Amino acid sequence: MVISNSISRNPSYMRINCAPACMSCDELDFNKRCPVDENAKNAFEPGDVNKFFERVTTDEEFAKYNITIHSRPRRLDDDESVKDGPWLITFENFISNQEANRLIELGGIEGYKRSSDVGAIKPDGSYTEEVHSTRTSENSWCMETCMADPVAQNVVNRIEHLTQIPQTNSESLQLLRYEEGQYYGVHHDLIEEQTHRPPGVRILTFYMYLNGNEDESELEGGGTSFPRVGITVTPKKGRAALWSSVLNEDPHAKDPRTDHTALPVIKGVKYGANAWIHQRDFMTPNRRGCT
Ligand SMILES: O=C(O)CCC(=O)C(=O)O
Ligand SMILES: [Fe+2]
Repeated sequence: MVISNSISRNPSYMRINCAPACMSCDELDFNKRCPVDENAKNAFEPGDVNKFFERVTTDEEFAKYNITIHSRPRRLDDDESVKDGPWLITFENFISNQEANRLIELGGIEGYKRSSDVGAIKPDGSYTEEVHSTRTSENSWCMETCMADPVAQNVVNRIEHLTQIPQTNSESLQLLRYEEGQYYGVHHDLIEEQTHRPPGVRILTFYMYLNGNEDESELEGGGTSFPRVGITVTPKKGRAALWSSVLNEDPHAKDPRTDHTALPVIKGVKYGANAWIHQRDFMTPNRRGCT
């Protein structure tokens, strides 16, 4: 099984890799460079995962997204037929067709490259990027130029408004492209090494489908399947899936039930976008190679 997927490209490459020349050798020691602020606020404290999903799924404002609850924890007053599970919900028309098309275009402008996974930890605390046969898609990151686009900005603002978690807790949008036969094997989005790093772990995945099985792209296959939950979300343009990577009782710890896989594309090309949301600010420490 793959450890987890790659994290946002690290803009501090020069500071770390050219440390002797730049006279910034202190920068090489991860613990000196990247202290964890013990007073920084966590997005989720114990009990907050459930509170978060209860709010999102009952807020009148979000009824326009026709939210489907595919899985949730069992409540005391539930009847026998309700299965206990992690939170996994979907939204319809979270992004418009025009926005989806523009995000696909922005991925092309940034440049799609073969996806990699987080590998070994290097002495400076950064990770090697490893290409695995378990992840054959391509992706690009929506960095500065892409984020200056009003469409990318609006989408990120909308996610922030819905989650009420600052957008600085999120990695740059990752734009994905899968050709026929491409897939991403069973994995989990949480990266355990990040538990004691400044941004903390990924707590939520907000995954957006930029095309789907029912539109002009004639995509077949490419669903996102959660084998432990027994649910497959089918790609539909504008649809978004949201799940928790952490436990309600301990939101720094992995909830293994949200393992998932991107099933192979049978026909056409699949496009999607990931927003990975962390416990604390991600953007600032990422600029210093501290994520
Ligand atoms: O493409 C998908 O359906 C899911 C992708 C995914 O799980 C990931 O990129 O971490
Ligand atoms: Fe994933």
